[in-house]
Amino acid sequence: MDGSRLADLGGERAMSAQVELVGVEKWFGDAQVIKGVDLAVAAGEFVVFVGPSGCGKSTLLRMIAGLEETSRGQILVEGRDATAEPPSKRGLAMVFQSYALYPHLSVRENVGFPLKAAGMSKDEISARVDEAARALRLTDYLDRRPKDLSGGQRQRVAIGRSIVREPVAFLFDEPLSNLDAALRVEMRYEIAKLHQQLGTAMIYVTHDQIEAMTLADRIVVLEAGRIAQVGTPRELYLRPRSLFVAQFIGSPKMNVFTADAVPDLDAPPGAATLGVRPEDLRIAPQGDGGLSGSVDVLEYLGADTFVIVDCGPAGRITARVPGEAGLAPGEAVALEFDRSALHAFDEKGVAVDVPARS
Ligand SMILES: Nc1ncnc2c1ncn2[C@@H]1O[C@H](COP(=O)(O)OP(=O)(O)OP(=O)(O)O)[C@@H](O)[C@H]1O
Repeated sequence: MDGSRLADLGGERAMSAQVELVGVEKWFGDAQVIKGVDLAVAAGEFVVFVGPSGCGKSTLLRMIAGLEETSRGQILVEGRDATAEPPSKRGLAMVFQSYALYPHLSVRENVGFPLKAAGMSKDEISARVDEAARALRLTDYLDRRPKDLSGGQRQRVAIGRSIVREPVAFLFDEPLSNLDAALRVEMRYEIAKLHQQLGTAMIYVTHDQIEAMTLADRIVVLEAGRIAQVGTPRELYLRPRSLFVAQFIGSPKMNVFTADAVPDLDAPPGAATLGVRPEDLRIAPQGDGGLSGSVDVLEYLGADTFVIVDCGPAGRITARVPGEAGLAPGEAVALEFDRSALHAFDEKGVAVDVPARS
């Protein structure tokens, strides 16, 4: 899906929205954890919620699912006010990080369970289960019990159980966080393929930068119960609107330093903090001006190396350089970058434009 076209819908009520949040708030007693969220998820769109621990990602997803009551505002599903509907009436399918499979049932029975519970005919159940199994490459495992499956296969069974209900949208709450690193990569691919095949809207909560960047049509960055920024991964990476988003999106994090720490950088008017991403820095012999310091630590990763440089008043700055850096701790270096790579933020952390040097 063309992310920029979706972004153009902005805050407008898109008629094709599968799920829409209007002024949604959540209070737990006196504590307000969701502070007025507006968001329209379009048909077929993959939206990922990210944000620091405790910012309200899971609560917001559970409110959409109907597992948490909405204190104020509305949740619309296909244009219908679903705010007061129980989870089973919303037509949404939630996939949890724990698989919640029935151990005594086969894969076929597990996947078909919600359809049986809904009173569907055996033939129809069988057809839908076979179709879901094909999409998830589970056909050869239909007669096994969950205990005889790998973690990734169990996760696929859990997803299969959601697919057969043909939901309006899938809701995923950190579905891969129980899996080891290699399996996460494999399942990330599976979920991306599934989204391509089904074209169903997906709302996905994760801590994982790579999952967010690779899966999302749009990323929603939450900060203390509010949306800090919504945009395509590219927009958030290249044009973060705040220091918070700039430092949250990207790994290793964007380097930031106070504008007065490097006087000859010619900071834009109103800039209190400057930022440069690690891959935008080049290492040069120490000369005059720019960021200079001494190599503190080298982190060799194979394809590239993170060079952590102690830059005095500008603090510790990380540069990401291809291959081996060919440097040693203690070496004096300068860090160069193009002015177009510079980000700037005012005292409140709001992004300000960086004009080209005159
Ligand atoms: N049932 C509850 N009663 C009271 N407070 C709650 C309840 N559930 C969540 N909270 C609080 O609401 C806030 C948001 O929690 P939530 O689990 O949505 O955050 P999160 O962004 O998903 O965090 P994490 O990334 O750690 O899972 C937290 O401060 C949490 O302590």
